[in-house]
Amino acid sequence: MEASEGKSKKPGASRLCCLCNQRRPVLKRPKTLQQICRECFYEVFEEEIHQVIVGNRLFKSGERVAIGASGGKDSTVLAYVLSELNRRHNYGLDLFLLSIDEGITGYRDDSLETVKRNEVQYGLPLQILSYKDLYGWTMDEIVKMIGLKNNCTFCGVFRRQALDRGAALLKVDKLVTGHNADDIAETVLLNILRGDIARLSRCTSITTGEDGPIPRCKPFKYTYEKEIVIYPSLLKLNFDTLTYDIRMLISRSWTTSPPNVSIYSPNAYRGFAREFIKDLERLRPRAILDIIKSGEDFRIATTTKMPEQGTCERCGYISSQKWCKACVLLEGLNRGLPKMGIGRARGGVNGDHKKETKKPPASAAKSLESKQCGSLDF
Ligand SMILES: Nc1ncnc2c1ncn2[C@@H]1O[C@H](COP(=O)(O)OP(=O)(O)OP(=O)(O)O)[C@@H](O)[C@H]1O
Repeated sequence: MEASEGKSKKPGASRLCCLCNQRRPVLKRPKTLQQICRECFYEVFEEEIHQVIVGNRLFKSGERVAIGASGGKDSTVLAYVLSELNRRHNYGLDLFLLSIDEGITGYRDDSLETVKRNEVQYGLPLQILSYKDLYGWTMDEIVKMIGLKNNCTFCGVFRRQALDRGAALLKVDKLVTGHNADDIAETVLLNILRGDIARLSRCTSITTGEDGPIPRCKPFKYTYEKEIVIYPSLLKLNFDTLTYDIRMLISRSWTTSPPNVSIYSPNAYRGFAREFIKDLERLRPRAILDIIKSGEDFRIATTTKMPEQGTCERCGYISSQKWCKACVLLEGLNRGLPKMGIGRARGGVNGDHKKETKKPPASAAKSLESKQCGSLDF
């Protein structure tokens, strides 16, 4: 992933960019701490993503690819970079923007305005699907019923399925998301802290869900969040064409948590992991890549039982239980028993059918129950 390292002429401080040795450096690259110029930053940033795409054979020519577009910095930069690389390297992809409107007033409605501008700026067709249309509930309404505790479980489970449904509607072959290296390192750490081996084993995969309805890819798997924030700021893009949201991000210190965090997410546990990784990164930038590598190199013991994938009897979505998690949560909401799908599901829908269903392995039950705030799965 260190495409730039080989090109380095003079490591350490220099008056000239340590990659081209011609121009004045304008930044210390967060990933390598090299002093480099704007042009070299763009080159290495884009080239590394291109190498990740090519090296992992993420796409085939002619494929239809949906970009999960939340309107935040990661997916906004992903939409731009992917459409640039698609043009430049002739990937032959048909790209689409796919946005899920969770129905969070003052949060998603604002960021969807960014996506609508991207639709015009990048010339990519946009599909928006809302929780209200898909499930009959907005997140505002869900939070009114269940309160702040556990609402991330509803949001994460519904979003995951909504993205799959949107991808099916667009008839795409793949879905890409803007999960970056920091997100992945954080998830590795959280899965270790929670002893969630099933998720640990797949959270570092660059492509997941190949056995499900739509494979998902993460082209930013090795891209640092700080660099995603810097990228649009260095004037290769005309600053006026940048979205307001990215300009706001650039003007903030990137050492603080990113501002695009749901207003309903206290995210305490994930927040600690995030801060811990940021501290490690300050001491040693490679720490992020090393955590990802550790996650990749974990071998799952053959005695660890993995959840068996089947399909939900109610909606047909993939599930390791009789009903998928989204259907269980929805049933709870509609019956006025919102806690039904949270925590241990005794007496819940899958619990009600205990006799008819095969008892899931302990690890499967655990992996369904362990999501508090923020998805530990991609
Ligand atoms: N509402 C949504 N609609 C479409 N895609 C989404 C949505 N929420 C998240 N995603 C996808 O999942 C990725 C990771 O989402 P997460 O909620 O962790 O946000 P993030 O790390 O702040 O990313 P971003 O800056 O793109 O919002 C996003 O980059 C995007 O590709």
